Amino acid sequence: MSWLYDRLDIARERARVALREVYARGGSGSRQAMVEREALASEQARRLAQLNAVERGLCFGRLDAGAGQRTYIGRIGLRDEEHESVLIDWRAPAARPFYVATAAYPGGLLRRRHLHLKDRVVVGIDDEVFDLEGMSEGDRRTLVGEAALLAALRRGRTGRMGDVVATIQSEQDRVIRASWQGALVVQGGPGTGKTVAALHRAAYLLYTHRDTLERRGVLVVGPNPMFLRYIGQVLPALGETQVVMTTVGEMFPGVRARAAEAPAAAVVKGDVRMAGLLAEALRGRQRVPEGELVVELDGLRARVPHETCARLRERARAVRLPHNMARKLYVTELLKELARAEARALEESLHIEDLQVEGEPELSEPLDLEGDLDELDLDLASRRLWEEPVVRRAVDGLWPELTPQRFVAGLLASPEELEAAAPSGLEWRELVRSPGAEWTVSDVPLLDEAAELLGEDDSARRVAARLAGAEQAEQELYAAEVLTSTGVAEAGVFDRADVLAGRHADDGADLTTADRAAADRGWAYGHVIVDEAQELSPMAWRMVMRRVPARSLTVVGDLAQTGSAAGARSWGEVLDPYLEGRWRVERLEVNYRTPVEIMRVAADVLAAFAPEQVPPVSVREGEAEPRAVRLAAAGWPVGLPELVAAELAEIGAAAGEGRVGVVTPDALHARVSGLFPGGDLDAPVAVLTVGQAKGLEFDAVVVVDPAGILGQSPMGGQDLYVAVTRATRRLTVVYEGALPPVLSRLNSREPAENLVSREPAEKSTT
Ligand SMILES: Nc1ncnc2c1ncn2[C@@H]1O[C@H](COP(=O)(O)OP(=O)(O)OP(=O)(O)O)[C@@H](O)[C@H]1O
Repeated sequence: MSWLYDRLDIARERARVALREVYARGGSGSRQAMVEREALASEQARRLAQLNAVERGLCFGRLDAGAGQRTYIGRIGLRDEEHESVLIDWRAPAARPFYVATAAYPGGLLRRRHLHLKDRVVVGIDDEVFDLEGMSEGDRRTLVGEAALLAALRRGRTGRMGDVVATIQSEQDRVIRASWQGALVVQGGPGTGKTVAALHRAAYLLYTHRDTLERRGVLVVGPNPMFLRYIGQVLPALGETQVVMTTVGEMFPGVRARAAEAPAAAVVKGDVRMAGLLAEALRGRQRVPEGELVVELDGLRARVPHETCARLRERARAVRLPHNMARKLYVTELLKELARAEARALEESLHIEDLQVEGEPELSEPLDLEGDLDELDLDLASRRLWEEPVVRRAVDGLWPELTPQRFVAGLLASPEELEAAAPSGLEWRELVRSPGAEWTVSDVPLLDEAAELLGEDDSARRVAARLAGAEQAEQELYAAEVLTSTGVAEAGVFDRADVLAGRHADDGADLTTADRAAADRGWAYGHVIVDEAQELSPMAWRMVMRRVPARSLTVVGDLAQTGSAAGARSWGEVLDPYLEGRWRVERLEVNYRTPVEIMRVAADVLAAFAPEQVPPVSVREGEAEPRAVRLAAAGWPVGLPELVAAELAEIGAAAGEGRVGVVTPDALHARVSGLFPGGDLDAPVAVLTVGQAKGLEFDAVVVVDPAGILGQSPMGGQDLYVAVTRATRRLTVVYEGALPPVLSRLNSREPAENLVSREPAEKSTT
């Protein structure tokens, strides 16, 4: 393999030299030249980062066809001095046979070889022979075989997800290379490789549609920050660094929602009718005074009649602009009315006799100060009035300028406003919270919705700026293509290419697409991948869909693992409102993670709580029967550290391999974490709630207090299913009292001597 690494070193050196040359050109010149230089530099820097990221396992496959033809497959493509391809990028069409050839359909291949490298040296080889007859005598002698997939699955876990580029299975390959138009739903049970396939899909799409997706970016939405850390290394290892990863709780710039939400409140906040409630509540903030509007100005009482205020409000609403933008119109009109009212007040305060100057002809006309005001006067008077704090206060009382945070926090703290705005049947009482409460994940879609209603983002400004720019034509062309190719125009979601183009507008070349996109709430991504998508509420979907007007999505999830009471029950229910049938489902049915013995336990749980769902089929046998261990009740969970230490020894953690995951109900998490200080993903032992463990895996899993998990929410059954399917090798369930009947398959053992608390038995509270 050293010759391939030589090519890699040469490519790196070239990229380094090119980057140096770009910078050596200096920073002077026109704006155009600077923009070009930045673009070139960022392209070279990206290339260098990509070349650096593929060091480990650069090449992992070889395809042998007739007449000695050999093709090497690797993480990126490389060429020799003659520009001949020496390594094929795994995403290129020429690499596809590596993933799809089978004994029945070899597609002209004689052999598929998997190569295992360590420090640039081949340390293992697996061969799959498709045509022994076709192979030369010499080649036959070189055959080596152990199924590459099973070897990969047996490896100890590191606490981080790795890529599977060398062993992608053909049903996963279908997912990875599926068309990027419309939405692709990847439905599959635990461990079927949904996440890993989705990440490889991101890399594949960026490779195949680089031009478009580099400008628009790809967004990956995961269930929690822990999960993002877990998968964080996969894309760089595949040579892709230009992807934004986030969670629902972080999708509103400036807010990092972490606080937990009561299930009942999460259901209401996730209900799509919340969009109507917010809109109605905002209308409620556009007020008309009970009687006339009275503003005290230098001893004068300017009075605007109730009907005039009502008329102004209707006119401002009629323009159908977001609240803060319509406010500008409202303020302009109201200030003019106040100017007139001020003139009227002045008129009333003066008596014609007072204005009579001695010796001048007698004034007979009644005063008409208001009638005398022309547009210029009104303008000047408006400006003057706008500087008056009393006027500002009056305007704010009628049509306040609001931030999403202020509006939503105020609304959730006001039972009166909630009641007035809630549609009938919506349990608005669940929403009430104290004014200073922390933001929860379920609040974030509400903030995003509020931002749309308020118009706090700067999309209008960007559209206007772009209209003047030369780039507009190109943007519109792209937008028009998107509109026709996706059918979004017919659906009436975005029917104006210039609006869509405005959403796609670029703001400069000095930041990467990923940087700019991550900071911009109004950014429109080229493709969005949602993992653990079953957890998103309808309101969260509205927020996600705003980020992808072209409706190009990969939706990854398992309806059997829905843990959120506000989550999905069917994909049609989630996607039809946005895609009207332009989505399709691919199913992954083989479980690469959980051995057969553990999956039998999981299947019992699934049958009890979601009998309509079919568990996936495990690909391998395990090394140990899953077990249940009853720990003595007193001081619960005394004995756990010893049990976990024994598990660590079983999986060979002493040799630096393998991880134990301890999964607890929410209520026990703090207490159990205290028993294992410093435990996070990189430590040998991680203590997690079910929500945190979602999507993760460990060599050995210890599920603590299954009854607590079952009872902690209406989706407790699904939570227990998630908990027991995190193990790649060993599963232990520890409980106090009685084992829940749904786990009766597990051999309940009497407490082992070293695990029993010697304290008197009494039931503890968890
Ligand atoms: N083709 C493959 N080759 C090697 N390992 C694989 C392959 N497919 C999946 N795996 C491994 O199987 C495990 C489960 O994959 P992944 O986490 O993507 O599953 P999932 O369907 O997202 O599971 P869950 O629903 O539980 O989150 C991972 O360790 C992954 O690396």
